[in-house]
Amino acid sequence: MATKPTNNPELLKLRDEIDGIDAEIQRLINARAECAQRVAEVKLEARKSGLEDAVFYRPEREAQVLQRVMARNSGPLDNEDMAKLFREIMSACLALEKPVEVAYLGPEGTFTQQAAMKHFGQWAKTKPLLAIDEVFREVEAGAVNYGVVPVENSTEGVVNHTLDTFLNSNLKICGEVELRIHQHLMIGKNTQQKAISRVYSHQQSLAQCRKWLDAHMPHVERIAVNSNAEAAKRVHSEWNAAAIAGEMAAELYDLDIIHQKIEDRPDNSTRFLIIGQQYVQPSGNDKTSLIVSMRNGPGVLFNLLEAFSKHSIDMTRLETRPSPSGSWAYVFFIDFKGHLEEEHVQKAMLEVRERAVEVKVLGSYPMAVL
Ligand SMILES: C=C(O[C@@H]1C=C(C(=O)O)C=C[C@H]1O)C(=O)O
Repeated sequence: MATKPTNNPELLKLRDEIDGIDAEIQRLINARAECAQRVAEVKLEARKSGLEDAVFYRPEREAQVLQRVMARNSGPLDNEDMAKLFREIMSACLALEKPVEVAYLGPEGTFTQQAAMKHFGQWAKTKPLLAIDEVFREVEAGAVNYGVVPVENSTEGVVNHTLDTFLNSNLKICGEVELRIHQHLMIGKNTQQKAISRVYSHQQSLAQCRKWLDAHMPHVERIAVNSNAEAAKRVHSEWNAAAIAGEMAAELYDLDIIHQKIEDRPDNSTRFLIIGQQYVQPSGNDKTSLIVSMRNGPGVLFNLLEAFSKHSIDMTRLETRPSPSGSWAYVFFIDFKGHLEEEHVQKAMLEVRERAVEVKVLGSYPMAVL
């Protein structure tokens, strides 16, 4: 149905007002972009005179910008939506300096791709790779600036492969991203719904939807594949199968979502790490990650934890993994709030180093803002 051009004077007046505001927003965004271009010149100048490296992407500065946007926001748009808009403005501004290149655990359409876009914005140049260690290698070789890998899920726990890869890598953690994970059941255009005899997904996603599958598809075979995107790709060409994956995969492979949000826990979320070669300055709201090896013996873990508690350090995660040295020895992956440049953190670190056999700092980085 064709709509008639409006002649409602109130509406026309409001649209005039919006046009004026849009022109002003556009002028201001370009003024901001010009500033970012000048920032790039200053950074390149500093590099020429040997003062510092020209690091274009500054995670701590971006985190501060987003935090300020949220703190001063008075609505009616909510804080998160407003910060998302600024995320994209910054991404476009940074691309004028130099587009950031990011490898992620692919293929295209995975939640990791979604996490990469959430963290770096739409202007980042992204490259899917098929294994976590390939993402590490690509960043180590300098072929891309950063990598994005999953590290833990609130329902299914830690991604061991990511933690283990850090044991033999010199890469730093430069940031973290948290993503609400919504799993959807999807089918292809030729799928006959009544004939569905198997459902494909990544093993973690199948586990996150276990109860829903038990209740709604108890007799359907569950087949674990390498990624959700791979599951979606298969379903695209099979008439008797469904996939569990995210929205991006459904869009990419042109599938129809027949049941939304089938994850068993409504707060299901995954944390991803940004890995790179960069030392990140304090943002004021940071986290630090370490790998600590201890000698086996009574009270060892207590001793380690006591060093943190003595300096009132808020530990956010402790994971135990078998040590690469074998023989039932373990290493601890520890995350805590604070930056290595803060005094109380330095004091605690001195004590941890005294008590541990080896301490490897994976980095201090801004806590996820969005
Ligand atoms: C403009 C800068 O460079 C980049 C772009 C930013 C922005 O658009 O606000 C912020 C940090 C950097 O990633 C800067 O370092 O201030």
